[in-house]
Amino acid sequence: MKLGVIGCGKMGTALVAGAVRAGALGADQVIGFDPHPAARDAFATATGSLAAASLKDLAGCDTLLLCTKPQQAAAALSALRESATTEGLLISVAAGLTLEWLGQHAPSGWRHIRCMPNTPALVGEGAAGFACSKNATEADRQTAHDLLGAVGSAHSLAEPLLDAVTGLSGSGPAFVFLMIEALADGGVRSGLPRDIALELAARTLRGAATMVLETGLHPGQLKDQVTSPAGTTIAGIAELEARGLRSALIEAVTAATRRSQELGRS
Ligand SMILES: NC(=O)C1=CN([C@@H]2O[C@H](COP(=O)(O)OP(=O)(O)OC[C@H]3O[C@@H](n4cnc5c(N)ncnc54)[C@H](O)[C@@H]3O)[C@@H](O)[C@H]2O)C=CC1
Ligand SMILES: O=C(O)[C@@H]1CCC=N1
Repeated sequence: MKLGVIGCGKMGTALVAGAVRAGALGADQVIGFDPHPAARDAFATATGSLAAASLKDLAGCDTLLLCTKPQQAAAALSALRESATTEGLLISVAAGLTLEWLGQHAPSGWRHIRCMPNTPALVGEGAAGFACSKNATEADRQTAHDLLGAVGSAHSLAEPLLDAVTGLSGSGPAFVFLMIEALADGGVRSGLPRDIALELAARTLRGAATMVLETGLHPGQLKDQVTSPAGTTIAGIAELEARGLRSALIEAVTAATRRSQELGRS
């Protein structure tokens, strides 16, 4: 495979750097294109791959990864229509943009995959979903599965579910970063030095998440194991319930899902 990356920003860089680090892609199999020199330099440094100043330099690629913002994708694909001669596979990470939209804007004859990765792909802890166009082949589906699976988990899904993946695991790292920051603030308020509070908060999130994934126990059971009668944990949980933490998280994922649906219509 020769992979061309259109848009060398945060997500394109995280995905390629993670896949190169995992050994799923050779750095020499990838070439990025971005109009901004700073983005090209950061991509080249993080991935070890070439980053070009012209879309024409991606002409030899059989697979393209569209990593612009959704609002920038129409212009990027219009330029691709003018420069692409051969047919290939276009994998888009753009939130909301549907397979139908990709079919209308990409060069004709191309196969499409809509996917939703997340930035933890950079450290091999990604979580992603993807859906394939009708003309995509089994080999295309495998390509997406291998690329995304090299940097975390990858689920082949019915396309309408990708908006929910966007709301949960696509946007979710930001929700969790907010929680880590707030937990650390709580620790600082209770007297801990900032650096120690931040490390304790991040490790607590990671440790709890690993227990859910590795024990197979329901999160409620794991919560009960921490919660002593008349102890400290139940005092904290009562505050979280009173302040609506569960409801806030449910509404956050629902709002992000709705926004992904809106981006697909605009
Ligand atoms: N940041 C995240 O956590 C996630 C982002 N995504 C999706 O990834 C896509 C990119 O998001 P980010 O990386 O956060 O944005 P970003 O702004 O960091 O990267 C976008 C890059 O595209 C470049 N660009 C703009 N127009 C272009 C064109 N015509 N041709 C080539 N490059 C062009 C920009 O210069 C920029 O470097 C979005 O569609 C977003 O929905 C998906 C999952 C997670
Ligand atoms: O905020 C956004 O629109 C992108 C998509 C998922 C994560 N970041």
